Amino acid sequence: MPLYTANLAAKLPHGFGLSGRSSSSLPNYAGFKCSFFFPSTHIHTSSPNRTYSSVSSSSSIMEDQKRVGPLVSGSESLSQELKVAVGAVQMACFLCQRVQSNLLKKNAQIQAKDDNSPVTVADWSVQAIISWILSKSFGSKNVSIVAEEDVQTLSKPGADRLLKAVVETVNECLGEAHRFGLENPERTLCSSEVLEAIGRCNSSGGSTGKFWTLDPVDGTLGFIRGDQYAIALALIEDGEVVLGVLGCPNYPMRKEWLCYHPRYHRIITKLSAATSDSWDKGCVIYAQKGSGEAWMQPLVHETKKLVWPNSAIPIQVSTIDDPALATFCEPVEKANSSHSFTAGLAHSVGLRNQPLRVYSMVKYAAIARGDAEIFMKFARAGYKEKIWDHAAGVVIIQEAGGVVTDARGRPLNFSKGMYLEGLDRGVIACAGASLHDKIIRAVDASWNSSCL
Ligand SMILES: Nc1ncnc2c1ncn2[C@@H]1O[C@H](COP(=O)(O)O)[C@@H](OP(=O)(O)O)[C@H]1O
Ligand SMILES: [Mg+2]
Repeated sequence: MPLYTANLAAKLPHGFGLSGRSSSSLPNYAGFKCSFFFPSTHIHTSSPNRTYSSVSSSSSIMEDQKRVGPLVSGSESLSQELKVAVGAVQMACFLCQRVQSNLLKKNAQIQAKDDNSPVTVADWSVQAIISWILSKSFGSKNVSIVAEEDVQTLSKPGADRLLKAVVETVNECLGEAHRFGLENPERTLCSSEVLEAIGRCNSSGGSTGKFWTLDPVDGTLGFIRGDQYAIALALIEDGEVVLGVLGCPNYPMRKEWLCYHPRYHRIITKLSAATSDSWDKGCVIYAQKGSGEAWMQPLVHETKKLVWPNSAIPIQVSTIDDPALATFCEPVEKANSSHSFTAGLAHSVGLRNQPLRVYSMVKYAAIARGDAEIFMKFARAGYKEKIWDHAAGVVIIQEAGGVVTDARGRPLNFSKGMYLEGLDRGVIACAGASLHDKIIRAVDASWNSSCL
């Protein structure tokens, strides 16, 4: 089985990198009580595109709940799901930051999966903690998860050290669950419980009922290079994505911090662990379908607690609709999307800015936040996109005011199992309908002459 090392991986070529408290308790699910806290103050912030209004320091819990967003849209149970999901993703970001800094410092080994893509302790550990939290919060009988990792590699003879590392990472992290509005387990989990939590995520999805979809570490290549990656969790109900949470541990809250060169990013990561002093390094973005709102909150760093709404601010897509002023995002890896085809499209619609090449679903986050206007992905013929690589990003962009379709302009179909079956040519996400229309027409005009 091929192995990557963090340092070797870091030497591979790069694209551009981005570079008086009140408490409220949720019902007790299967003996697991989830508590959330509502603070009485909010951050006042502004962005180049919009100014956020200030909120009185004595606002009531009701007002605080409004600021959280999802609670205003009606479904109490969905709000609980969103809060647990955000807490779980916050905790996963914390886990990934620890593992990433150890990877970069210790020249650690990284496994390769059967398709030769890399996977680390973080992938299995995140899948284990999120599966465990969802099951404990809502009852394992009620939770069905479609996720990227399986337990085979971890269960093989000879994988003892790897499994031990995963179990340790999971327990270290779950031991801090209370900081994320969740309860710690009563005792440490043993290997078989961790394997069970990972293995439970084997649902096949489909068109009816409710299931979660999880990419524990999306953009694993970005992760092992010390660059961008995301934790993506979405809830799908009767084929529709109803809730999405994207944890982006290396995507700062402040836009002016975006342009780290990947190499600089790696150095910073090596030098400084994430602390409360760098609270604005990394964010969690979330939205609930039909709310017309998408939200972003900073990561909860060491020693801090997730206190709702955790300085959440609303985000919106960019208002730019002139292609000459727009920026498009695409995968860093040419193997994952044709850079030459998107360059041709960009030229034909009058895009002038250099593409922003970013690993993972951070591209969806960038569109939702208004940091770029277009995301295009055209995989090679025969590649089947997985639902966990898109679901959370799609609902977040839509609620932030954007449009996401395949290249024929049709909605992505999350009701056919683990793949986005019937996807026509590629994925196109835009800040607005006018840019979207131009790109769709450009794809039609140039598709037959392309080599895709
Ligand atoms: N040949 C291929 N074509 C298109 N996408 C691919 C691919 N191989 C892997 N991917 C997907 O692209 C994701 C990374 O996205 P990006 O290229 O935008 O950074 C991978 O997620 P993982 O890193 O979770 O495996 C994987 O799901
Ligand atoms: Mg992925």
